[in-house]
Amino acid sequence: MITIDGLTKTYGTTLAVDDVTFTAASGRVTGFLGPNGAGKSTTMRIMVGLTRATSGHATISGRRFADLPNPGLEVGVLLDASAQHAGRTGREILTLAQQYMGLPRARVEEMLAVVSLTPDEAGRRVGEYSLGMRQRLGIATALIGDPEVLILDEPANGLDPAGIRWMRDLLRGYADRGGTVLLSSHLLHEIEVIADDIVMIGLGRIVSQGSKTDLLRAAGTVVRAADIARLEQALTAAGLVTTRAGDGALHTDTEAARVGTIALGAGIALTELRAAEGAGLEEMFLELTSASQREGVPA
Ligand SMILES: Nc1ncnc2c1ncn2[C@@H]1O[C@H](COP(=O)(O)OP(=O)(O)OP(=O)(O)O)[C@@H](O)[C@H]1O
Repeated sequence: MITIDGLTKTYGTTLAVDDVTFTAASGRVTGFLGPNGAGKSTTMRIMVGLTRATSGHATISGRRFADLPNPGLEVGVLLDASAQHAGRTGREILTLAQQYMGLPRARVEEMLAVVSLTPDEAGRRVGEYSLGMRQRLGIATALIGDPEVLILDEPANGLDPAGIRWMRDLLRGYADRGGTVLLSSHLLHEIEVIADDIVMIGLGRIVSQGSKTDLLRAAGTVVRAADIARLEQALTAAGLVTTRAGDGALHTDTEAARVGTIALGAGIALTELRAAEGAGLEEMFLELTSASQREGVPA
C-alpha cells in the first residue's frame, strides 16, 4: 500500500505538487492520470526518495522509502526506462540488481523470460535497445525483488499493441495476487482499461479520485433521438444538465434509466441510450483538468 499525505513540492515559484493526498491500495491497480506537467512524475519521484517534498509525506507499506533497508524487495520502480546504463547489456543490468538485492542468480533468467527478452537481446547493450525493449528491461528490474508495491511512470511508453496487452495482463495478475500497482499516464484509455482506482491530477492538485466504476457511473449517459431539440427540452425541464456532443448526441449527467423514463413520459422515441463510459470519462478528464490543458477544452 502507498499512502500520500498532504504532499507539496515547489520549484522556485512553480507549485508542481499542491497538497496531494491519496492511497493506492493492495490488490488494486491505481491509475495516476493527468495532462503533461500536472505533477505525476514529481509525486512519484518523491515517493521513491529521488526528490525531496517541500511538505507532506509519502509512505510505502507504512514506511518512508529512505527507511526501507532493502528497497528493491519492497518496491519495484520504473520511472525512466532510458535512464539505464547504455553501455551495459540487459543481462548485466539485471545481474547487478540481483546481486545488490541478494537474490538467487536464477532470478535473472526468470525475469528475462517474464518480460520476453530473448537470450540474444539480453546479451546486447542497452544503448542498442528500442524504447519498448528498454521498458521491458525496466519492468524486469522493477519485478526482480518480488516487491509488494510497483510504481511505474508511463510504463506503456514505446510498447507496441501486443506489448501493451502483455503489460496490462502482467500488472493485472500482480494486483490480483495482492500487490499494489501505481501507474501514471496522460493517456486516458490506457488507464481506463487497466485501473481499478483512478486519481486525476491537474496543475499539481487532485481534481477527482475514486474507483473506476464510480467515476464511470458519474460520467453519465449518452442519448440520441430523431428530434434532439425536443429531447433536450424535456430533459432540461426535468432538471437534468445536458450538453450537445459534437456528433449530435446529448450527454446527460444522470443514469440511463432516468433519461429513458423522462423520454417515455414526453412521448419521444430514442434512437440510442447508453452509459457514457469512456467518452464520459474523457469529457470529465478534460473538464476537470481544463485549467492545465495547454490546448484548452474544445467546445
Ligand atoms: N527539476 C525541476 N525543476 C523545476 N521545475 C520542475 C522540475 N521537475 C518538474 N518541474 C515542474 O513541475 C511541474 C510538474 O512536472 P511533472 O514532470 O511532475 O509533470 P507530469 O505530470 O509528470 O508531466 P508529463 O505527463 O508531461 O510527464 C511542471 O510544471 C514542471 O515544469
